[in-house]
This record gives sequence, C-alpha cells and structure tokens, in this order.
Amino acid sequence: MHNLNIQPITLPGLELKRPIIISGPCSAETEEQTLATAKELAAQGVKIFRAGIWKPRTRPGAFEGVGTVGLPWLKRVKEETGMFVGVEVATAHHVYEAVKFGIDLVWIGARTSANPFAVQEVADAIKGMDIPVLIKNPVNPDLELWIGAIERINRAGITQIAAIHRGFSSYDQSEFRNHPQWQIPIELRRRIPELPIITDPSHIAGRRDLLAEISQEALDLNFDGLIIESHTCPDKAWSDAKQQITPLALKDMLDNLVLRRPKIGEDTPRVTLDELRKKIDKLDDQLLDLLKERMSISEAIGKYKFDNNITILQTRRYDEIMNNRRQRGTNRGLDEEFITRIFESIHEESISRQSQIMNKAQTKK
Ligand SMILES: C=C(O[C@@H]1C=C(C(=O)O)C=C[C@H]1O)C(=O)O
Repeated sequence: MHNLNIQPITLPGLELKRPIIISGPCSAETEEQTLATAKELAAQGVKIFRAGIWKPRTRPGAFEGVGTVGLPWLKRVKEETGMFVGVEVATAHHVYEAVKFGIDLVWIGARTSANPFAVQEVADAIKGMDIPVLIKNPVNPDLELWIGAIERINRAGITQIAAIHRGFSSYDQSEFRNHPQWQIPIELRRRIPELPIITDPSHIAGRRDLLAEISQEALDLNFDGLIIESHTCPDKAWSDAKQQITPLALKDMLDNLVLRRPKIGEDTPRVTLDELRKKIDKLDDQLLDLLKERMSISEAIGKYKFDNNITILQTRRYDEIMNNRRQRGTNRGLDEEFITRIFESIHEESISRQSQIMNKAQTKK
C-alpha cells in the first residue's frame, strides 16, 4: 500500500465525468489565437483549457513560449468563456505567476518530473495552495521517478493530483513520438488505484492521424481523461504543429470514441467470459512450462560453452532466431514489435542464466 492522500479533483461548479477532457493550444502564441481557440473549444463543450506559457524545448532557438505576458490572456479566457484554465509550471517563479493570474490548475511537464530538484522546487512553491496539480510521466520510462514526483507534490499538502501519461522518449524509430508503454500507467493504476490518469495522445502520437486510435485505447484501458492539443489553425502553430487539431476536429473525434463499461456487471453473460478466462489460464500455464523448458536448455548450452570455452553471446544465431521468429510470428498475424520484445526478453534471460552457470562452474574450478 502507498501512503499518499489523493482526493478527487474538484473544480467549482464542474462535475468531472469520465472522460475528463482538457484541450487548448500547445502554446499561447498571441492574445487573438488564445481567445479564438478557447471560444471555439467552449462552443464544442470543452470545460478545461490548456495553453503552454513557458515551453521547455529540446534545442535552444525554438519558440519557448510567450512567458508571463500570456497569463492575462488566460484570465480573459476564464472571464469570457467560463472555462477553467491550466498551464505547465517548471519553477517556483512559474507557480507564483500562474497563481497570481488566477490559473485553476497546473501541470508539471515530463522534463521537469524527471528531475527531483525541479519537482521539489515546484512542491515547495505550491505548499499551502489549494490547486489541482497534474503530473506528467518523466521522459524516461521510470515508474518510481513518476511516483516520486507525485509523492513530492502530495507531501507539500496538495491532494488533488492526477497523472498525465504522455509516453516515453526512445531512440528507436517508431510510429510514435513518445512510446506509450501502456504497461507503465497500468502499473501506476495498480499501485495507486484512486489516482486519476489522463492520457495525452498528442504527445504520444506526435501526429494528428493517430490521436483517435490512442484515445480509444486509453478509454478501453479505463483511464480517466484525455488532454489533447488544439489550435484554430493547426498547421500554422508555432510549436507542435503536426499534432494539433482544430476544435471542430476534436469534437468530431470525441463523438466517435466508444465509452465502454469499466465493470463487469450482473447482466453480462458470465459463462462465456469464465470459459474464455479458463482457456487463457491454461494457455498461460503452457507458456510458463515452455519457458521453463527453454531456460533449462539454455543452461545446458551454457554448460557446453563453459566446457568448450565458447562465449555466451552468439550474435549470428541470435539474429537468425530474431528474423525467423518475427517471420513466423507475422505469418500468424502477430505484431512484429511484440514478437521482437518477447524474444529480446527471452534472449536476455537466456544469457543471464548461462552467465550464472558459467560463473558457478568457474568458481568450482
Ligand atoms: C542459447 C544460446 O546462447 C545465446 C542465447 C540464445 C537463445 O536463448 O536463443 C541464442 C544465442 C546466444 O546469444 C546459443 O548459443 O544457442
């Protein structure tokens, strides 16, 4: 069990129903663009507006946000549309400025949540304030670091906390800008069940054509909301142009999402589900038996290699196996990346078993 005190987010006068929708431009660029986007979103029923004021950019020279001058624009958004407004904060100064201008909620970005000093600075600044704080996953796939950031904010007395899952950086080429690694937010849900998790399809996808698919997956995993970037003229956006959509496109996408029931109710036909689950149990048992057998063969190979003074890693054989298993997997309609991950993991364990065998044999010598 964790020792966090997480309370539901309450925004006065707003009933937060699943899915919570937060939208707005990546960056507040001009007063006109900010207000125009907000008004269109409000017309589509969006209640929580986001806009970046301070933007951490990978390389210097890119548009780094308008800074404090943008905060009065957000104040106008509140006054003229009735929406709640949120910004990203990364320093104590950002926190003080945001609160001064009546910002309703703040979030900690992925680059900040990766840095405990920075998170602590924000936590110290926010101490004693009653404001919801959303915490994005750190850029690196480290669940403990994410939970650590949540703990730091919670220890500052903030109880209205939600997590934002925006995916994880990786060096590999992939169709995603940030790999979703769904198992990480799933594990977060298991560890802190009452913590709302909001998915950020814009940053996971990095391009607008994947937003619907990722949003649907998030809902089917029973996450609580979506934060999606929108702009009146997405292609002209000063930052993240490829992943933004118009407020109208957002509404259209949201209308097409299917909201499935999170609980298996009394009325759902249980016989079929029980039968299917039994089949899964049996197959998983077989998978485990097979893995056990495969590892004992690896150990025998380890012994053979020790006796014959051969290195454990055999890249040519490993390559052959990977190509062959990917091919055989895709022939069966299995996803190539999935097969790759499984066999990489099996290989890693196989190597580790063989090293153990070798080390043991060596010390006996
Ligand atoms: C088991 C072996 O050792 C290593 C592990 C492999 C595996 O588990 O499939 C394949 C190649 C080697 O890197 C082997 O050489 O066959």
